Amino acid sequence: MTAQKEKKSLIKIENMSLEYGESINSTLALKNINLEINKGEFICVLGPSGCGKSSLLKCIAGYVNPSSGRVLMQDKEVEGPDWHRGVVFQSPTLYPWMTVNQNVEFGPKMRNLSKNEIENTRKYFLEEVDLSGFGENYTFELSGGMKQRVAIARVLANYPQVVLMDEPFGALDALTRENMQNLIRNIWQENNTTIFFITHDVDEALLLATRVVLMSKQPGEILKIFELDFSKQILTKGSKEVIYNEEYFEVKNEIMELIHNQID
Ligand SMILES: Nc1ncnc2c1ncn2[C@@H]1O[C@H](COP(=O)(O)OP(=O)(O)OP(=O)(O)O)[C@@H](O)[C@H]1O
Repeated sequence: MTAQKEKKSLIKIENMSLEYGESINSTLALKNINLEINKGEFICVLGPSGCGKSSLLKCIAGYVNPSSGRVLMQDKEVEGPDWHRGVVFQSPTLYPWMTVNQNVEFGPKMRNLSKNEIENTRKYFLEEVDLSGFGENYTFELSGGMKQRVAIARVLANYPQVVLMDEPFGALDALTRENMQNLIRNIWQENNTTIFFITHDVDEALLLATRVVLMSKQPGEILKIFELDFSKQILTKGSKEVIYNEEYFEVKNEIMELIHNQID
């Protein structure tokens, strides 16, 4: 029998629904969502536009309260945002009046870490995102991909329990996007991070996720969950061998068909 790595539950979403607005003007965005996020997982969420992916992320982050059901983090109900759940958006949210170093140090400083800890954390994560030489630059001096790397380093510098990413590479060109995918996969692997990642791109989901959560059209429900290991295979074999493979095509086609059925 193969030894199974014990799953440690980090976040539990129980019977959660979300309705925006009231009475005739209301929109039911999410319906009866049940999902568990385990430590060390890389979850990617796919689904047609408007199905509630961002709403789901906002509920987990604590930006929005569910209308019914609840989100628990380590058995404690999520009642608002906090740094245990770091969020990376499509447009990097950085302080333009601060240098790269200052942006990454901001969280650790707010948490009153020692000068040494702040410096070590900043150095480590800037190295992780390949920006060690850019610490003294202001963020407006950086390209879109570099800004997003600073945003990732800034979130990671808080050592959040989970990183919530809402289409973080959606605005980047294809090559930068591929580099960023490799970067986030390596960071996930090296730091045993837990990642919840929203994307429109089926390949991106397949190349990163340990589980893909596929959502239905609005009101968003979970249609199907796929357990995958392409991401881990890439770490040993490289992406070409994984992508040009029958198993990969089969899963991709199944997901594409399910999404198209939702749109038709
Ligand atoms: N603040 C809000 N107030 C009212 N309705 C909202 C609000 N935010 C989202 N919605 C609605 O909730 C539904 C789900 O939106 P959401 O942005 O979560 O979907 P999504 O799957 O992330 O969309 P996309 O893939 O296009 O980014 C949509 O019908 C949207 O119009």
